Amino acid sequence: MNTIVNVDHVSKSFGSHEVLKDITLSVQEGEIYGLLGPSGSGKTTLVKMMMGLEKATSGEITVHQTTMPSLSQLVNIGYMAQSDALYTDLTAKENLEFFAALYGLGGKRKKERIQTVMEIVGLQNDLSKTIHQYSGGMKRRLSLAISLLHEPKLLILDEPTVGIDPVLRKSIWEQFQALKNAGTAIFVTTHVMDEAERCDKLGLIRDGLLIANDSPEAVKQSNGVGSIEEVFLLSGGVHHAN
Ligand SMILES: Nc1ncnc2c1ncn2[C@@H]1O[C@H](COP(=O)(O)OP(=O)(O)OP(=O)(O)O)[C@@H](O)[C@H]1O
Repeated sequence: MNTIVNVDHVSKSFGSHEVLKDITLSVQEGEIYGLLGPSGSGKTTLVKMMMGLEKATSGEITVHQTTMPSLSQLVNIGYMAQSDALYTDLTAKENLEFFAALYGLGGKRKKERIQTVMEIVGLQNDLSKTIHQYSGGMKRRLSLAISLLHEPKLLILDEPTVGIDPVLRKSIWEQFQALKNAGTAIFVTTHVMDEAERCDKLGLIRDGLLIANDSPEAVKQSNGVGSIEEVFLLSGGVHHAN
């Protein structure tokens, strides 16, 4: 299998605060990798380093065998940040057209891609609304649509389904499965346990260390518990009474 992202012994400090310690993981073509960890454990920091928006203090991150940060790799990545980067005075269509232009999409293909990605997130009837008229969940969905526009080989999604209702969440995860089956590598941070169960591989961060890096089944087995929720509670320092 093709390695799309390789994180090799990466540490990151902000001043004297070491947020991530010696993290090593990889994401393969056609794989969904889920990153779990308590709030403030460094998930977004790792995502930003993968995108080249933060620099590792030590270690190396490569995307398609290219050391990050690398401008040339950005066209191969679909990125959805935790806060929506949308132009609020513009309509959804204008936002999509702006990002399509950045990715070099034009003409018929641009039109088709805008239609397709808006159908994926269930916003096909809201193209002409300005972002001011969008709810928080609609903004998340539009951000996801934008990250999918250029059919990237790698999707990096920082809590993509926050504020999205369970029905739409299910259909969005079905799309992730379809993208994965088409060979897309997906790296996703989440707090949602049933999403974690759907990943091929799970990473669990605690106190800056990657304490698990395996399939959901193997992570549950090695912790002797029946659900990822229990693994998560254990990783957060919550212990069972027995
Ligand atoms: N630019 C920065 N300067 C200083 N400290 C930072 C900076 N960015 C993040 N941190 C610190 O790094 C730690 C990890 O933050 P990060 O946002 O990566 O956590 P997270 O796991 O994504 O949290 P959440 O689940 O709440 O989004 C926190 O203690 C945060 O305060």
